[in-house]
Amino acid sequence: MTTIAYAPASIGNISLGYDVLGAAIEPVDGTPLGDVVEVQQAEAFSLSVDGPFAHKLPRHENTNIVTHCYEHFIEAMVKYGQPTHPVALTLHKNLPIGSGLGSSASSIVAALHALNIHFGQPFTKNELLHMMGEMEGQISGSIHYDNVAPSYLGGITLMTGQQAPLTASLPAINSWYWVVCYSGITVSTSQARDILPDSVPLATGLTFGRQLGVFVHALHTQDEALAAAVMTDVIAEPYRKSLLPGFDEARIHCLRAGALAFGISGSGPTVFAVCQKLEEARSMAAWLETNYIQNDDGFSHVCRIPSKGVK
Ligand SMILES: Nc1ncnc2c1ncn2[C@@H]1O[C@H](COP(=O)(O)OP(=O)(O)OP(=O)(O)O)[C@@H](O)[C@H]1O
Ligand SMILES: N[C@@H](CCO)C(=O)O
Repeated sequence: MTTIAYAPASIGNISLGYDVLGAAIEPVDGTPLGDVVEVQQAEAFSLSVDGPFAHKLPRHENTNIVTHCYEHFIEAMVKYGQPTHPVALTLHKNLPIGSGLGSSASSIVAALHALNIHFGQPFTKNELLHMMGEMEGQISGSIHYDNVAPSYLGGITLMTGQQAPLTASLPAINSWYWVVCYSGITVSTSQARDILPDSVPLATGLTFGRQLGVFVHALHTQDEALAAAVMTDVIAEPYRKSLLPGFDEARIHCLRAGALAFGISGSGPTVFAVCQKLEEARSMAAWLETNYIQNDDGFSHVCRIPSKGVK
């Protein structure tokens, strides 16, 4: 029997919640925007990789995070005295690497979820999320859950900083459209983290805390204007936008064209714009496709936030 898992792309940070806030995304036209992992019982472990971005991954299976997920999962099974067997894994790599769409997170979530189902669900959601965070930390240099959590659980997730529950789900504003545009260049998450300062001025910390608190309140009261008003990035964007050709022009255009908010998705280069109307979102996606994309790998999509994550 084959177990197949699809894990959606995600927007880390959502501008105002560096490392603590993330949202799953799903194109409105039904295009799959997420990685898929298949698991089958086998005589020996193997990993095969295909899909539009497979060629961008290191060749050897030992360097793929999906292999590390398998090793980590089996170690945990052995630790808890659970029976194991080798598996054949297939990764369909649909998300570009270093895109800001939570590409490694999507592979990690699809792999660990599929393995958990295949082995009869030995781990709880919270236990699996811990594993997902550790795997993400191996790649980006420090543990952050703002891509793995929404990709796994769906919706908008806030990291609690507690062991359990690791995350809290926030109500989304369901009428919003989220335009995402990947420019086609690669930005390494660990490098985009390294360029940030070790500390921020007190005033910046106060703005960060106020915005995050107000945003959570606005989502709970469904106050769209208030939620959008605090979606600005005082932590990462001032440093990271220099890595993103055309970022300022794209922001100016989208805000003039009616976007409620505009920012960097995760560590970039993908940008996102929040719109109230589908037609507005479609024309913004078309403008970004013409003006923000740098090469043939780029794309844009009009998305919603799905209430469910991995499936
Ligand atoms: N299955 C995988 N998916 C994505 N990256 C992988 C995978 N396996 C190994 N890697 C490696 O992990 C690194 C991922 O880099 P990085 O964290 O910058 O990208 P990302 O996870 O795609 O970022 P983002 O969250 O911005 O989409 C690359 O060096 C890539 O080769
Ligand atoms: N919170 C992470 C997301 C990476 O996609 C960062 O901004 O580095």
